[in-house]
Amino acid sequence: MNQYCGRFITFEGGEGVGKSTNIRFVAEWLQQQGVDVLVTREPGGTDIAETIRNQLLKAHHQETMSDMTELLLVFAARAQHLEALIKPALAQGQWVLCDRFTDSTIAYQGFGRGLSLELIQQLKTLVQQQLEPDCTFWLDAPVSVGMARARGRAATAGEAIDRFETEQQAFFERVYRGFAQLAASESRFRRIDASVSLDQVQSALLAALTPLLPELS
Ligand SMILES: Nc1ncnc2c1ncn2[C@@H]1O[C@H](COP(=O)(O)OP(=O)(O)OP(=O)(O)O)[C@@H](O)[C@H]1O
Ligand SMILES: Cc1cn([C@H]2C[C@H](O)[C@@H](COP(=O)(O)O)O2)c(=O)[nH]c1=O
Repeated sequence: MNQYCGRFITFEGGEGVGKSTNIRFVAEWLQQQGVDVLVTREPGGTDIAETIRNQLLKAHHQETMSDMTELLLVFAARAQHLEALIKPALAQGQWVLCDRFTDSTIAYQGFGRGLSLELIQQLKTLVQQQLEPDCTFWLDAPVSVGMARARGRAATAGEAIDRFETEQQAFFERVYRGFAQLAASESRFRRIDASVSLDQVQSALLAALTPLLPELS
């Protein structure tokens, strides 16, 4: 458990697997159990971190964003998010539900871009110190399923595709392997099959969360 009164739960996975949809569902369910919940996301979550997010996701810049710039921007946004929002909320006893966190950096910048996992670990220690999520739900669906859902959502909402979504399938397959490796090595990970219907995913989430409640409380 972390050193604060609140609990820190993260939702991870590839593009379009259902993180935002299910984080809202879990937040509502926890609120019904009387838990004070804060929902946030990475990169982003605060004014400064959202400004960095806009630069990271913007599809067209005048120059190419280097992989190292991308990595450092992700951690700059995280440093601000932790200090300005996450730690104060945990200290007040809120449960923080975060859509992506450092596991996404390991998967995208480490496995996807091929940046040093050792360097990512050093930056993680610098920015997070001892703070780790208490529990991480990995929404696991094949890359093709997530991409089809993301495209469907974008078409319905009239959203433009972002800089990451312009990557090739091979990039997202490497990202997938990153999450799979993390799930195999980190005991805080709970794998949820996200390829099935939304009702089935949400039943699986509650089944995984309910036994954790006394442990997390
Ligand atoms: N289990 C499911 N079955 C079918 N459709 C789903 C399922 N889960 C989510 N969706 C739909 O897929 C789309 C993507 O879901 P959502 O935006 O929650 O994914 P996300 O992981 O947050 O995406 P991104 O990584 O792009 O932010 C939405 O239109 C959502 O309604
Ligand atoms: C935290 C984090 C995120 N990313 C990437 C992953 C996604 O493509 C975007 C965020 O948008 P989404 O709406 O959550 O899909 O950012 C990353 O590359 N590294 C990170 O650490």
